[in-house]
Amino acid sequence: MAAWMSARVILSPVVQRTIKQILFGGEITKYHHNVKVTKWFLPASNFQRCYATEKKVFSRDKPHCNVGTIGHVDHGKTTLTAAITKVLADKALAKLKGYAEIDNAPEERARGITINVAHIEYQTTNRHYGHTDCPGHADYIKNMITGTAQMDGAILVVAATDGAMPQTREHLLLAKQIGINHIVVFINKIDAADQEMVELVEMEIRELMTEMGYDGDNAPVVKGSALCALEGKNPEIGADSIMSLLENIDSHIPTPTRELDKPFLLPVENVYSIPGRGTVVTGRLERGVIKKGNECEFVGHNKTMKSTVTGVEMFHQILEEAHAGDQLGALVRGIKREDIRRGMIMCKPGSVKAQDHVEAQVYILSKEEGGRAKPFTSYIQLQMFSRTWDVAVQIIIPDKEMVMPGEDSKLVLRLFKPMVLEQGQRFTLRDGTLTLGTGVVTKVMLGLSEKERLLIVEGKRACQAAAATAQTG
Ligand SMILES: Nc1nc2c(ncn2[C@@H]2O[C@H](COP(=O)(O)OP(=O)(O)OP(=O)(O)O)[C@@H](O)[C@H]2O)c(=O)[nH]1
Ligand SMILES: [Mg+2]
Repeated sequence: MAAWMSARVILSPVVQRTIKQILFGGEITKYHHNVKVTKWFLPASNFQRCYATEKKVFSRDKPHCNVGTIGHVDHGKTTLTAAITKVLADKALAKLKGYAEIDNAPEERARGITINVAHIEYQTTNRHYGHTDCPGHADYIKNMITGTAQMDGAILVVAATDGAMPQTREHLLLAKQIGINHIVVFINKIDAADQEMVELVEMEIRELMTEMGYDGDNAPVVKGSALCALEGKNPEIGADSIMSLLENIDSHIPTPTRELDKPFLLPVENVYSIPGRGTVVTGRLERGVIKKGNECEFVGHNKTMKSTVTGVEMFHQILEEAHAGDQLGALVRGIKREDIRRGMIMCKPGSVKAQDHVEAQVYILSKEEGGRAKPFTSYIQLQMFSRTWDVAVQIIIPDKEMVMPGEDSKLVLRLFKPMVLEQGQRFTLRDGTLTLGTGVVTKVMLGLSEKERLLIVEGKRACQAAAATAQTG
C-alpha cells in the first residue's frame, strides 16, 4: 500500500488508474459499434478477464420513424403504448412508461390549440421510433391536423370485443386524408373474445380499410392482448404479439426520406441588395442542400423566375454548401431586389408549383381556444398563412352547410394569388387578428380528376341553394 501511495505522487492519473485496476480489480467501459464493452480486471490474477456486453440504449444512429396509435375510445391505445415500452424495456430498447405516465401527458400548444399528447420513444433492432398517443378523440383530430407529432405510419387499435366503431372509421378516414399511407392493425383484447369474433373483426377491418382507400386485403393485422403484455401474462397473446406487431411496423412502414435527400426548397424571408455583389435572399432551408452554382427558381406572387446561386453565406461566412435546417443567405445572379418578395419559394427548378385552389382538412378553434364564437358558411374571406407568406382566400365548404367552432371539416380554399402549396403542407387561417383555424392541405387541385372537380362544383351549388333557402325562409 505504501508503494502505491508513493507511486501516486509521480504517476499520471491514467497510469495510476490502470495500476489500481490491475492490483485491486475494476472495469474499463467503452462503446464499440453501439455495444457497451466492459472489461473486468480481477484482482486474483491479472490474466483473468471477462467481458460484459450490453446494448447502449437510445442511440441516434438508427433511422428514425414517427408512429402513433389511433382508434376508437377505450380500445386499448394507451395500454398498447405502455405494453410496447414494457416489452422493449425488457430487451433494453426502451424506458418503461407506465399507463398513468402516458395518460397524464402534459398539454401542448400548437397554433393556439391545446392538445393533450404523449411523445414516447423506443427502438427496435432496426429503427428508432417516436410514438404519439392522445387521451381523447378531439385530441387525435387536432393532433393529426396540426401535426404536433407528424406520423409516418399509424397503428390502428381495434378491440376484438367491439370491432370497428365510429371513431375507428373517423381516424382511418382522417389518416387517409392527411396522407398517412401506411397502417398496421392491432386487434386487441383477444383474451376477452372468442376465436370466431376475432376473425369477424379482422374481416370487418380489412373491408373498412379498403373502403377508406387502403389496401385492406394485404394490410398487416396482428392479434393480441396489450393488457396481457403489460402485465407480463400469457406471452403467446401478450409479449409475443407485441414483438410481432413491432416486426410488422418495421417492415411495413417505410423510413421517411430524409429532408436532406429531397430537392432544395427555401421559403424567402427577406431580400437585400448588396452594392457591388447583387441580390441576396435569406431564409431557413426547409429541405435539401444548396451549393454555389446551383440553378434555382423563384415561385409565388404570380411569378416564376429562373436564376443561379452564386454564393451561400451563413453568419457572414462563405459556405461550400448549406443543409436543410440552416438559416442562410444566398446570392443570386441577374435578378433585381424588387423582383423577389417575401413568401416566394426558392427551389430546384420545376420541383414545386404554385396553386390557386386546394382542398384541406381544417380544425376550427373553439371560442375558449381563442377562435370565433359563431359558425361560418361558404364564401367567407379569410387570410391564409403558411411558411413565410400570407394571402387572402375564399372558403368553400364542400359537404356541409356550415362549420362550428371546435369542429373539423374539409374545406376548399380559393387563393386570390397562386402560391406554392403542397400536399401535407400546414397552414393557419386568420380573420383580422383572430386565429380561426389550422389545417393541412389534402389535395392540390391540379391533381384532381374531372369527377372530383364536378363534385366540388356540385357541393358549391348545394351550399348556394342552402344559403338562398336560409335567406328566404
Ligand atoms: N381484457 C382486456 N382489456 C384491455 C386490453 N387492453 C386494454 N384493456 C382495457 O381497456 C380499457 C381501455 O384501455 P385504454 O388503453 O385506456 O384505451 P384507450 O384506447 O387508450 O382509451 P382512450 O384513450 O380513452 O381513447 C382499460 O380498462 C384497459 O385495461 C386487453 O388486451 N384485454
Ligand atoms: Mg388512451
